[in-house]
Amino acid sequence: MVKLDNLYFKYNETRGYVLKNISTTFEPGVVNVLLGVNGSGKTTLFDIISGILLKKVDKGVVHGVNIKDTMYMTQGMLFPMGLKGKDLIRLFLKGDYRYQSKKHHDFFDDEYFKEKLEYLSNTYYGDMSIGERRWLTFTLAMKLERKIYLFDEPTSGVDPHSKVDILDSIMNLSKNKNKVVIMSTHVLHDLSEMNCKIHLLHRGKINFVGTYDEFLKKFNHSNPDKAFRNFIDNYLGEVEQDVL
Ligand SMILES: Nc1ncnc2c1ncn2[C@@H]1O[C@H](COP(=O)(O)OP(=O)(O)OP(=O)(O)O)[C@@H](O)[C@H]1O
Repeated sequence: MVKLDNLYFKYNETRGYVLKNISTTFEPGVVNVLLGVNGSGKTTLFDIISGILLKKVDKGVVHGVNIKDTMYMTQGMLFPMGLKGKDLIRLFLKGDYRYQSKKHHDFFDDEYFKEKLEYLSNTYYGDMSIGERRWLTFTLAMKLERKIYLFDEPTSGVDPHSKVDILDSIMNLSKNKNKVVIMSTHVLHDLSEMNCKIHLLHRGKINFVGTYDEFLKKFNHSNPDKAFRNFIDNYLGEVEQDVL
C-alpha cells in the first residue's frame, strides 16, 4: 500500500502550490487511476512517489515506497535514436539488478508479441513510430519485477490492439496482492471494464476517490467524459490554501 499524507509541493517560490494537502491511499488488488485536467499535477505526483521529487516536497509524507522496488514509466521515455530494439531489450532486461535469465525471447509466449518484438528488435528506435516505441518500452518495463508500478498515460498514441494488450497487462498486474499499480489516463471510457479505483486530482487536491460506477453516479452522467466535465464545471473550490 502507498499512502500519501498531507503532501504539499511547489516548483518554485514565485508560483503557488501544484499539490496542496494531498492525502490518499493506493491499494493493491485494483488499478489505481489518477485523473485530472492537463496541468493538474499527475506527473508531479508520480515524480514524487517515484522518488525524483521526493526530497523537494515542502510538507507531508509518502508511506510505503521503496525506490528500488518501484518501476516508473514516464510519458516521454526517450532513448538515442541509433539504438535498435534489441539494444533496448538488453538495456532494460540485462541491465536490471533483478533480471535473471539470459534469454529474453522465452519470456514472450504469445505469438503476436513474439512477432512484433522480433520486428522491433531489428528496427532503430529512431525509425519506430511513437506507438511502437511506447509498446516496446512498456512491454520491457513490465518484465521488471517490482512492488510498485507507475504508468503515466501508458496508452497514449498506441493502436487499439496494443492498447488492449497494455491495459490487460496492467489489469493482470494489479491482481497481484503484493503489488501497487497506479496509472494516469485521459481516456475515461477505457476504465469501464477495469477493476479500478479513481483518484481525482483537481486544484492541487484529491477531490474524489471511488470506483468507475461511483464516479459516474457522483458526477451525474453515464458518459465518463461528461461526468468529468460536470465535476470540473461545478467545482466550487475552496479558499486557496497557498501557505502552510
Ligand atoms: N519542471 C517544472 N517547473 C515548473 N513548473 C512545472 C514543472 N513541471 C510541471 N510544472 C507545472 O506544474 C503543473 C502540473 O504539471 P504536471 O506535468 O504534473 O501536470 P499533469 O497533470 O501531468 O498534466 P498533463 O495531463 O498535461 O500531462 C503545471 O502547471 C506545470 O506547468
